[in-house]
Amino acid sequence: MSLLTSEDLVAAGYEPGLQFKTLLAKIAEYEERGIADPKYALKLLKRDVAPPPVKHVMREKPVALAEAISASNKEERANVEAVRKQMHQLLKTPIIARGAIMPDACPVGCSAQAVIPVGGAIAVENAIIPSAHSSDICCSMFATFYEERSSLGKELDALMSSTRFGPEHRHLDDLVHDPVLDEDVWQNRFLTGLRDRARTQIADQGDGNHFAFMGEVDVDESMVALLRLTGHGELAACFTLPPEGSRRYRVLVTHHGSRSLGAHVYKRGQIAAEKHVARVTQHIPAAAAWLDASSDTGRDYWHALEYVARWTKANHRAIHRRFLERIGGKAIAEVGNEHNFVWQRGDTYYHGKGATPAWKDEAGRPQLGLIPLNMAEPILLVLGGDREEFLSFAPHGAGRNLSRTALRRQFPDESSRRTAIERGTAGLDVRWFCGKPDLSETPVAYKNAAQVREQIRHFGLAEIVAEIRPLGCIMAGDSGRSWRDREEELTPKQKRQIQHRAERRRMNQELKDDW
Ligand SMILES: Nc1nc2c(ncn2[C@@H]2O[C@H](COP(=O)(O)O)[C@@H](O)[C@H]2O)c(=O)[nH]1
Ligand SMILES: [Mn+2]
Repeated sequence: MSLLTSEDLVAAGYEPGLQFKTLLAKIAEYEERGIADPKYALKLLKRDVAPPPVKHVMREKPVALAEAISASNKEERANVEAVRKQMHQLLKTPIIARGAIMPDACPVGCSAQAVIPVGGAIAVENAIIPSAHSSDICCSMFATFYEERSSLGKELDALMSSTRFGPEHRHLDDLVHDPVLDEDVWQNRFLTGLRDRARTQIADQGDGNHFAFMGEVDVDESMVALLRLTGHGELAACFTLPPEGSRRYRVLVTHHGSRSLGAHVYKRGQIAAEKHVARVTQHIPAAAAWLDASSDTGRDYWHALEYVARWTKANHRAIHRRFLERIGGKAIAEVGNEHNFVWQRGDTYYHGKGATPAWKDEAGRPQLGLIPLNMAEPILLVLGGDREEFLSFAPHGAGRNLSRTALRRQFPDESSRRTAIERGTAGLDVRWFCGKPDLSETPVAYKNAAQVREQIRHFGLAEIVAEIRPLGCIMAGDSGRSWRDREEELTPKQKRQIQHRAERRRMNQELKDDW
């Protein structure tokens, strides 16, 4: 019998494979030297041939989760319980330091392990988890304050022609150029080949709950004073008020992400992350796969993310610029923030999937953010509360308590749906770009706005500076059936078949990619 068996070697951390040949030669050498004690032989072996580094595995227990959310009925309790369960799975990932959930948290509707829920945030040490910023990288808010130029109806007409909603991209005869497309970034492995996608989707907003909201705000001396007091003197100076009075401004607020540019960057990032964890870990769920931020691949991914952020902001600005040109208006002030993203602070990468950054910026100022609630509620302009225990995030909206399918079940027939839509949009000029209204994007689909606001106050997540009251908005609406709806309507067998095909495509893609 051999001094050490292959089972002993595996138990000692050596991996079966080519290295075993070297190990067996060493063991034979020890035997020739008369060594008969297996323990001693193993000690010598570890000295002579170092075993590969220990592979990371998921932790037994999750790290701390801070919950800035409360539930007041059965539905909400079930919602929080599902969110908590998803976060606990994710928080077992070895590189995650802490997690938090916001008042708008809602579970994601898929059964995969360790998927971050909407309204979830995590602090990650020196690594980026693509899945934790989601495929809609840089989904963000952007507001322009301007002086009213025309009736609401006419301004909304102008807005309709300044942007576009729906799947795909702008018509190729009607593209909008922006200098962000001319940046020298297209050699980055995560961006290469994507310029055409970026080019055809400038001034384009996509579908789902992306929107162009038109509202109004009364800016008064106390708001201006608060902005000055918190270091936002530059923004305060944009507003000129009559003596001891307030001035009303119109505000255009857009909400969208990085369209197919971001979706492709995410897909590539996810493949690279899964490859990385396959090398250095065991049994890490795909949704928790990460890139080492200090590796070449990690740095390239980070640079790609930063570009996607610039592209998305340019996209918002292009829509606002085109709108102001059409109405002959001028931007008085601008504010914006991402809510699906990764932010670096020191060596820690803060990931938010539906979370508004609410920490102090480099100048020590609480950051400004925009929190929408639903199309009939004001959009909140807030100053970050910098609550460290909640990773210094605030919510990014009201969030859903019910999935789209569950909502449809509550309004099963055409007439109850129509009534709910009419009630939810009464007094507002709401335009559905693709033609048909979409119940799942009206106020009834979202959590109670007053309760979300109360939780923002209760947990000290942000301070409200101003409320941008709703006048009207444009959304994609129902363009037939979206991929999300289709997915929800599939049978388990169809879902398995699709998953299987996707997996095969992913494997083929992986074989082609040479990261
Ligand atoms: N002001 C409006 N707010 C809306 C509308 N539709 C949705 N929402 C809110 O936005 C957030 C953002 O959701 P996200 O996860 O897609 O980023 C959502 O939670 C709602 O509270 C609208 O038409 N107008
Ligand atoms: Mn969003």
